[in-house]
Amino acid sequence: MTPLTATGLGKRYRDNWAVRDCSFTIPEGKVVALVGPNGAGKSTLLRIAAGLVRPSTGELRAFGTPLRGRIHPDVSFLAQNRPLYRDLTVRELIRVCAAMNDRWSAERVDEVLGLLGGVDQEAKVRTLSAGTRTQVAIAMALGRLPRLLLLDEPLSDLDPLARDETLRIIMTEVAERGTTVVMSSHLLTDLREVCDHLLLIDDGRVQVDGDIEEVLAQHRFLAGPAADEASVDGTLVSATRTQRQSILLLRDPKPAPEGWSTTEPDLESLVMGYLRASRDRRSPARRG
Ligand SMILES: Nc1ncnc2c1ncn2[C@@H]1O[C@H](COP(=O)(O)OP(=O)(O)OP(=O)(O)O)[C@@H](O)[C@H]1O
Repeated sequence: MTPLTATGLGKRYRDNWAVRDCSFTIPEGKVVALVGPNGAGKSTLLRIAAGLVRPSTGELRAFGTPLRGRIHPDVSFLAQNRPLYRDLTVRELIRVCAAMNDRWSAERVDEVLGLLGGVDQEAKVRTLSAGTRTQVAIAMALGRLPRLLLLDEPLSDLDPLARDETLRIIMTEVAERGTTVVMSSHLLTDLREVCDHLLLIDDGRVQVDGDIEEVLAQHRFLAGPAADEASVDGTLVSATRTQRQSILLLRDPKPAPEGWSTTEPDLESLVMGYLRASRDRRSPARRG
């Protein structure tokens, strides 16, 4: 069954729409990169999916059930601020989480903590490094045996080794249990390693939604003479220009005209192209 389906989804805070008119489907067993500029609405979307925020319009369904501000038993959420009980030891934290959840696997938690090379379970949560705290939080999220795991910026504040270990935990979960993962992050290189689906939002709206390979195949960079831009055919996403040369990111381009070269984007350059377009829309003076 489809882990997440949004139809006309919107969330308004007073007169500001954090998420607006979003429709998308997250396929089962995929690792989804949720990207977009600061304030795009990523956290709001994840919080609606986690059942912590009620939508203002439209609907978001998890495994067929509409989420209306209630936590779905098959969904686990790791919030950006990692709200762990800081004065508990890791062992006490595990006990509290076990008591709070109807479905709980102590074995799964042990397995994940074991992958981390032995977290000291007698240590107070507040004494753990940011990386270990994130990893313990992921272990707690996986203890609920979710079918959908929502991670809000799980890699921020982590050093490269902790990032690598965290990504390995996520990949193992996906490979062994087929869990669907939606992960927001600004770290595009890391996302490329693990994600196979892209959901790019800007200003609360979905800009790109699809299998990463298919999305990349739909786009091309075309580089050529600035004076000859009119001869290029396709949907323009964004452009960087010098006096003589233009580099255009196009969706569904026709074959390049003479004098233009074509390259396929990678995930990083594609997302950068969309982020540039977003910045240009907000401050047109910086365009080009
Ligand atoms: N509880 C709230 N009350 C009022 N406005 C909010 C609230 N939560 C989010 N917003 C606003 O909604 C918009 C989207 O915020 P959100 O945190 O979802 O974006 P984001 O893409 O996660 O950003 P970032 O990458 O900076 O974490 C922003 O304009 C933000 O100020």
